[in-house]
Amino acid sequence: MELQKLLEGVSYKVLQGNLSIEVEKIEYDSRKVLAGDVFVCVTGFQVDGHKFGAKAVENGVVALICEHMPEGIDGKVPVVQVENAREALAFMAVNYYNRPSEKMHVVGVTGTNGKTTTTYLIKSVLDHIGKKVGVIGTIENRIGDKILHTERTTPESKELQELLDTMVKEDVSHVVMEVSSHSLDLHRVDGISYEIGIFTNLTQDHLDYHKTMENYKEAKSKLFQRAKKSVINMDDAAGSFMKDKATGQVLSFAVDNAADLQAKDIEITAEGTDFSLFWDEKEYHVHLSTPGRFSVYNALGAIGACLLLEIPMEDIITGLQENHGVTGRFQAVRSKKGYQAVVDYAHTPDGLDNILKTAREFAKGRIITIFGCGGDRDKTKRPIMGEIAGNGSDFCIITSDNPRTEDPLTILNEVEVGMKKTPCPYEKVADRGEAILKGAKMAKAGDVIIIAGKGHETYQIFKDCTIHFDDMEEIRKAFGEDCL
Ligand SMILES: CC(=O)N[C@H]1[C@@H](OP(=O)(O)OP(=O)(O)OC[C@H]2O[C@@H](n3ccc(=O)[nH]c3=O)[C@H](O)[C@@H]2O)O[C@H](CO)[C@@H](O)[C@@H]1O[C@H](C)C(=O)N[C@@H](C)C(=O)N[C@H](CCC(=O)O)C(=O)O
Ligand SMILES: Nc1ncnc2c1ncn2[C@@H]1O[C@H](COP(=O)(O)OP(=O)(O)OP(=O)(O)O)[C@@H](O)[C@H]1O
Ligand SMILES: N[C@H](CCC[C@H](N)C(=O)O)C(=O)O
Ligand SMILES: [Mg+2]
Repeated sequence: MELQKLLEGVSYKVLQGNLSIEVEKIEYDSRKVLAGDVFVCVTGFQVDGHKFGAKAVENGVVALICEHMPEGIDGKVPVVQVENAREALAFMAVNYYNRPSEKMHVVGVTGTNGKTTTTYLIKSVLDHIGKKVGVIGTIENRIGDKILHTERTTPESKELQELLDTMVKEDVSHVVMEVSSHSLDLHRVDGISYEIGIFTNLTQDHLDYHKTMENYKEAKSKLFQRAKKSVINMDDAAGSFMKDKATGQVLSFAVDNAADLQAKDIEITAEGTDFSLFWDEKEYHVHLSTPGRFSVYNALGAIGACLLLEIPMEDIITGLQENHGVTGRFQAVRSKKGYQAVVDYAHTPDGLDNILKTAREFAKGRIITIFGCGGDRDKTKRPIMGEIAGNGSDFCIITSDNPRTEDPLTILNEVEVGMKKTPCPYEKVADRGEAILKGAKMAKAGDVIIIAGKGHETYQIFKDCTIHFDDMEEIRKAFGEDCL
């Protein structure tokens, strides 16, 4: 594509050279450049991509996009200056792939918790009415039945546009994607045409990145400034803020407050949730296979989006019932001895609180909670989660999540600070496998063992290595022959 065409819609200044040249493709990592590419120099948190400009030119790139002139490039290739390289990268990728999001119905879901779950609920409804669906999110990316591995909840703009383009080529009609706050702040989703944006909730997480809840809230709100239509949770404290930011039509949902879409008479069992749904002066009955009040909120967001996609309510309700849960979200494992474990991805204070309250609604015996907190992530949530776990459980085992570059024991001790404020008895067992075995050994009939934080993850990340680790495998192993 011609460089000038690639830059359509981007504000820029030419520092040197002529833009009437052909470029093969866009690259923002100097380690991956090939001859003929245009290299975008991104100012990173770890390193400054401008440092690699000269190396990229040596390796054959034909032009550079930068925020300031990199060293050693004088007179060599055309250099274009932009204010924000990540933003330019996104719009260049949109141009390169010929605006794929405009060729499909794209639904974006943002919020601290419930994004993955909501996307899969919508997928179930779309599957039910026979649509070919694309999914982009934490667990995996999907093109119809094809599963693609992913490392990030919301990919970098270039990979994202490439994926959307593949979806167009493979006849996907609807895309449901998680839109993380990082992606909104770092321009990964710039230029995507969202038909619908959904707001699930806003509670503490990612303060390592956003620093304040105010910044975190602002980042999330960008989705509603762009989406043509928005579906907003009015029971959340930030709901009105998101509604005010929304520039298009808003469909609101709630349980406690007045809203367009309302749930009442919620009944929770170990097997699922039932509720009455009120919409357009009519009442419907909805059954979900996941227990918990929070599941009702995820369903309401999904129902709202499906209504805006003009899917009849009867199909929506049947489609939701066809969803039998999401990997690593409230996944139950039962023992013949009358106790059960629940593997869940709760990794935020609010997520953990919800899951423990849900378990309390149906547990006949004790709640034994096994959990930890990830390294290199928001440290301030550690004692808060310790306190929540202590208050919601009868016994806790504090263990490792993904320690990443941190010392596992230091993380355990930081969680313990909150746990100590509660009367809950607990132990610290750094090895997650041992912790799960210990929890299983102490369970008696009626008890519920909550294994929180890693859900679908099949790995554990340490300073020097990443190992295979799967909570579901571990608990099945721990239950042994008694596992149902
Ligand atoms: C905080 C954050 O999001 N960081 C992202 C950011 O990294 P960075 O700024 O530190 O990158 P850097 O290493 O300094 O490099 C700067 C630039 O130099 C380039 N480079 C670097 C080295 C080199 O030799 N040559 C070279 O060209 C890099 O390709 C990059 O373009 O830009 C990188 C390139 O796009 C991302 O990979 C990286 O995601 C990191 C790995 C990450 O872990 N992100 C997490 C926190 C994240 O995004 N999480 C959310 C989940 C939220 C949720 O689910 O709740 C997500 O959407 O996944
Ligand atoms: N609506 C909700 N409100 C509060 N907690 C929820 C809600 N939905 C799910 N949870 C809890 O949060 C966990 C993660 O859910 P889910 O994966 O759907 O969220 P997510 O927003 O995609 O998370 P991530 O930011 O890691 O991608 C669940 O396992 C559950 O414990
Ligand atoms: N998307 C979240 C997931 C956290 C999951 C938890 N297992 C951890 O590793 O901290 C994050 O990257 O902060
Ligand atoms: Mg997710």
